[in-house]
Amino acid sequence: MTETSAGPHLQPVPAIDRDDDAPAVPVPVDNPALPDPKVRIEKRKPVLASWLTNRRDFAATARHSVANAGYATLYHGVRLPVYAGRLALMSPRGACRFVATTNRWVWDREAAPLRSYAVQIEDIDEYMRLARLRAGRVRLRGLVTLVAAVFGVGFALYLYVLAPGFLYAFAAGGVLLLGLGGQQPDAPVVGPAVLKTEVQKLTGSIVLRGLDSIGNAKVTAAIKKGGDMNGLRFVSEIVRDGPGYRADLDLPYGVTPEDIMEARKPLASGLRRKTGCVWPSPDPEQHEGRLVLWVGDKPMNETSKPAWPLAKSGTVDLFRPVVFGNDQRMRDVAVTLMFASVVVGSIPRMGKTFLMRLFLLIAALDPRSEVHAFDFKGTGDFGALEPVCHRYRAGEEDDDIEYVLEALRELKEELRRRAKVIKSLPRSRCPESKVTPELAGDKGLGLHPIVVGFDECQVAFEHEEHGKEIEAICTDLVKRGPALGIVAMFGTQRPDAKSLPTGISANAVLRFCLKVMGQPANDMVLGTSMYKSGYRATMFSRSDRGICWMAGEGDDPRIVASAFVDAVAAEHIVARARVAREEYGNVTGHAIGQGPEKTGSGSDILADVLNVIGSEEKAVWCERIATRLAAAQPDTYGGWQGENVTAALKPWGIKPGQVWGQTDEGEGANRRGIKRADITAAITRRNADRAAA
Ligand SMILES: Nc1ncnc2c1ncn2[C@@H]1O[C@H](COP(=O)(O)OP(=O)(O)OP(=O)(O)O)[C@@H](O)[C@H]1O
Repeated sequence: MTETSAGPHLQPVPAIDRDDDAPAVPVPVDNPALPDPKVRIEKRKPVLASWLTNRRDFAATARHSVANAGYATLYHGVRLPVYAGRLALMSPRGACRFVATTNRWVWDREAAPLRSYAVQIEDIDEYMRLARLRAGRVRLRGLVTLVAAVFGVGFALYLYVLAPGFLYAFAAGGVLLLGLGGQQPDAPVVGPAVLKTEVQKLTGSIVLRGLDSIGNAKVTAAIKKGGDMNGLRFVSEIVRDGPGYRADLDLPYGVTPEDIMEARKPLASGLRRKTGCVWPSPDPEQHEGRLVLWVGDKPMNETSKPAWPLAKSGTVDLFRPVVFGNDQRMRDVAVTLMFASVVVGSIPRMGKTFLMRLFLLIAALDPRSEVHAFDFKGTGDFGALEPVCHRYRAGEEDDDIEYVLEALRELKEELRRRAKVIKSLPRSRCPESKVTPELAGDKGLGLHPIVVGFDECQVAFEHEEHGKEIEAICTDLVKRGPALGIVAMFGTQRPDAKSLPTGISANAVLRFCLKVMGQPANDMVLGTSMYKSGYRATMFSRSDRGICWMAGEGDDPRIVASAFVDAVAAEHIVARARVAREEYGNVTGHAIGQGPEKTGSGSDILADVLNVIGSEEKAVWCERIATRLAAAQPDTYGGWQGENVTAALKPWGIKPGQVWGQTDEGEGANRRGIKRADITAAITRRNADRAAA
């Protein structure tokens, strides 16, 4: 760089713009006449401390103080007899100290060193002055002591004669006071009920120390440089923000908040805090180099969460954001379930099922919605939701999977119906070709929200017979469902490609990742490259239950501690939801004892297939059977492909084989097909079994 002493900075023309042989001609870079952007950002400091203006913070502070006071009263209350005994034991020492102190005071012993000093330096005048002073003091103090003793004894005699009870009370008080005076300074009788460990205040130098310790060369160089620090600077003073401190700073040029987020542990070590207290994040309203460092007083999992706002009252509009948890600063975090598909992943026992159940409870609190809850773990975690579920199943046996399959076939049909309804609506009613709150509220259209939750979804996807069909329908739900008012949610404790098929993991909108063990699981749930960008659910500890990274709501992923709602609380919420649904007229399906209707794979599939295979045909391609079935019974088999036929016949032991036939164009071809004889044999077997039963 070439620089003139007085003028603007001059830089050589970049090589790309000039002839390589020509000498570098400096051109001015900084134009003194370049106008200022005239944008000044002002930030007013709050008039009152935030805990005084925020009702929740005020209540929390008041609750904390009252709770501490109550605890101290109880703690000392039960110890009063012990205190009294120990003070009584110490009272002789207290009495000796009292006599010794009074004696020193009466004889003005505290001025003795001054008098000795005057003698040492042979200052006669000073000594005489001090001696006179002492004589006056001794007279006065002796008199006070004598009067106090006489009055004290007289008062004691008076009480002894007239009210001996009071005398004993005064005597006891006196003994306790003497006991207090007789305590050893390092072993007081009455200790504190609440031990307070001071959390260090966050200061600029501590923040710089923390940043220096993360091992980022640019940050370290900037801090070493001091002064301008290559752009590293605090942009406002460190303030209290909720239960912690907030520091806003610009990082050195080229360093991003993600670089700091990646190094939370060393940063926490440098700040001398637990990792759960340290939360660096970008500021979405500022440039890419702005870091907001929030340092909590306590780790997130030790901070008590506010109660879920919907736990006691309220209903939900699924089209609007609904609070489901809190961030590190215990501010509410909301989620909008409508128009989304949801994936929840974690290792076992981290709170995945609780989170899924929370979302289903949110859905249940919207009286218009239809709730489907499928729990393949089979422990009945969604059992509390039964009174509001349109479809519900817990278990992983074949009949459970078949129930879910039937329910999914219904949903597939529902998707098709909804698409047709939306297509038929005028643009003025349906401008974006998707369900709107107004359309969802129109009972005649049947476009109400449908929320379907699958816990441990890998069980269904891996089912030998029906896995493929379930996966195909679920993928369709994830892709087309959101626009048509259907929200599908998948929870798994094994987030890999088998448990979460790509069609689902790639198309999910909302992603919640509780603790996972490695990068693949992290990125499978949160999305590609999230781990590299610093959004790592591996950093959660085993005690961070219910805490997750949430991606898909807002620009950047954020950390949320989901509200804790156990099974008992869930039952109360469901009872409320049921009442709201009864009023709205939306208690259907499982809630009134009805299950899904049997479709293709039920008892008629064999007869239906036989009906579409002519008696002269030995075998027919699967795709042809599907087309004929769809034409004969569009309501039941509409949209079927060859593989649906294969899957539906598999439970009857019928496998497709290679069948020679002619295409519609008259060309010969070898394709997968079903033999007519296999169908008739299966029907015979079935009828025999039924007769035997
Ligand atoms: N939001 C929460 N806050 C605090 N603790 C929670 C929260 N959610 C769940 N927990 C605790 O975590 C435990 C495990 O929760 P949950 O059963 O949902 O885990 P999971 O991940 O579904 O486990 P698994 O994979 O074994 O089914 C619960 O017993 C509960 O005590």
